[in-house]
Amino acid sequence: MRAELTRLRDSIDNIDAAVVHMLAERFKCTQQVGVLKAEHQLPPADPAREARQIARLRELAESAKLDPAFAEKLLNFIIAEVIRHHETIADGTR
Ligand SMILES: C=C(O[C@@H]1C=C(C(=O)O)C=C[C@H]1O)C(=O)O
Repeated sequence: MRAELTRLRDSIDNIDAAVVHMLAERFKCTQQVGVLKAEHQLPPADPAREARQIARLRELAESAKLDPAFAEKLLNFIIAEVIRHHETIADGTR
């Protein structure tokens, strides 16, 4: 039982590391989008784009057997942080 638990926890640790690295890459991209938006006086949030992303992610979640409501909550949580960053970038360029 111990060996099995250790094996599973090792995999969980690897997956958590991958999630952190992927999120870091995503935030690098969204920071650049924030700079572009600030330069062109575009609003920090784009609700139409968000609606498309959420619909897409819910479909992906369903086919991956992940709860779509959880996937939506997670994406909304991440997007809220991105919008906060974009507001900070815009404030700095005004
Ligand atoms: C990154 C953008 O800015 C915001 C953040 C988004 C995201 O984190 O995916 C999506 C839409 C916008 O509300 C964007 O407009 O593409």
